[in-house]
Amino acid sequence: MSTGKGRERHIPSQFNQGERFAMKEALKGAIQIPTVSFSPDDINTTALAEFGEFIRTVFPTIFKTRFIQHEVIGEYSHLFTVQGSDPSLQPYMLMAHSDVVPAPDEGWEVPPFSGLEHDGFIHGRGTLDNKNSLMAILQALELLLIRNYIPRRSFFIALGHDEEVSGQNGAQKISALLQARGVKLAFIVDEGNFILDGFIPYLKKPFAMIAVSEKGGINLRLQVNMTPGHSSAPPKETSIGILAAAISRLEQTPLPNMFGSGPLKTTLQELANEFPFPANIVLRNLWLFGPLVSRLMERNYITNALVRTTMALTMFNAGVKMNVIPPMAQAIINLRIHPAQTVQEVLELIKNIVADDRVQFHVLTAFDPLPVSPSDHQALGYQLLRQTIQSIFPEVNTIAPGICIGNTDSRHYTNLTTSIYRFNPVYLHPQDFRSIHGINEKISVQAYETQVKFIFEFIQNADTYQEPIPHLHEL
Ligand SMILES: CCCCCCCC/C=C\CCCCCCCC(=O)N[C@@H](Cc1ccccc1)C(=O)O
Ligand SMILES: [Zn+2]
Ligand SMILES: [Zn+2]
Repeated sequence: MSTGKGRERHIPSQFNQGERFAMKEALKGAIQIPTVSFSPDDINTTALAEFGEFIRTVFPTIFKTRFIQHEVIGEYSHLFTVQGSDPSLQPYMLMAHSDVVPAPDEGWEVPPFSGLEHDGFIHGRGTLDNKNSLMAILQALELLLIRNYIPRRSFFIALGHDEEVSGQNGAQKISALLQARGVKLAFIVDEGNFILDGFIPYLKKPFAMIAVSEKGGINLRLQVNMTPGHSSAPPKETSIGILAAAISRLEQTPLPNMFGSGPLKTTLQELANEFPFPANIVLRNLWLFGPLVSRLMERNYITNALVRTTMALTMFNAGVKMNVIPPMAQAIINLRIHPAQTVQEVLELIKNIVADDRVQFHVLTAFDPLPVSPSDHQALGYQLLRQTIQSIFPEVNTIAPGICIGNTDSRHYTNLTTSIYRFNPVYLHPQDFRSIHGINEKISVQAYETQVKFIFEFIQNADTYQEPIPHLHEL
């Protein structure tokens, strides 16, 4: 509660049995609503509308608090404006999204929209990406309000409904609305990186990676048109063969390793002390061992994604009948652009590798990598995340800036702030990483409670944070 003198009563992040039961039941309820996005034109509007009703029921205090304004944007996204008691403090924004990628039943241990609790885990699509964050943000705020907490610093909660298919009707519209209102944000916290455990050989301890940038992206259609004909007298080359050869050349020719440019070097330097000898010496001396480390990173498909622009062939279509030479073959390639490259540079590289004029290129969507957000001592959002990680996860020794290899709705908000941080306060192991957009996505009840605690503390820390006093030579 605000005392009006700039000093706040700190409310401990302790929840009683009833609250703990209610918070896990609320997450289960959220998972059971199949808010699936298939494409920008094919989203489950019935489920999204139901989800809007659901959050009203589960978090009644938020919706009746006089200093909180709730707006529905783009029909299914939600924007909450929490008016703080001190207008001199610049507001910030917490983000999450309510839509999920499709999850056919095959391969799942329990049905993906059951929200079943089993062995201490809540199972289902969205438990890590990203209903956990959405529910934890609202849950933490609800619990603070129940304890009569009045925030000092204003903040927004932006909950997109189409993140998995571009964010054009959710995040983009919220961003435009806030811009029209003249809002400037101190920082944003969105989904993205995690507390990573077991991703790097020889690194036995978990570390928190706060993404200060995210990769760019291109969806590229490759197309070959040839004259159709009778399959009994085939030409030497067909559209399918030409396209397949082009794709194969691309798969065999990885784009350049960009190790050394971008935030990754800082990530590794900050991690150096966590490694045993001699890896610690290697990482402390990247000026010498950079080439070795860069080659080691290429060997694993996740760390490889940190050092270069990746290409994934995601769709391939050709042929109309079994005995007809196909007139056309098409493929879609999904590229994720390293922060040190641009869309134009990557397109040039791709065209040079394909080196066949019969292959046409159509850029379907493209955006450059996101700017790098500050992570220095003056960077409020970064330092607040650091402070809260240290208090909620005291066992985590290293907190390092990094990049997010996936894309998030936060990329639509660069007009409002230069400080965007992508971080989920949740442990992630390699098998959990595979479950995101894969099968058997789940979160432990304890991890979810900790996520609520984290946000509960974070909101309070944002109200009491004291900026470090600059050193004399900085004045
Ligand atoms: C030395 C350090 C090793 C680090 C290992 C890195 C481990 C990576 C850990 C977590 C990454 C998870 C990425 C989660 C991103 C989730 C966002 C998402 O799913 N986005 C989609 C949707 C989308 C959005 C905007 C445009 C296109 C697609 C996506 O990226 O496909
Ligand atoms: Zn997501
Ligand atoms: Zn996702």
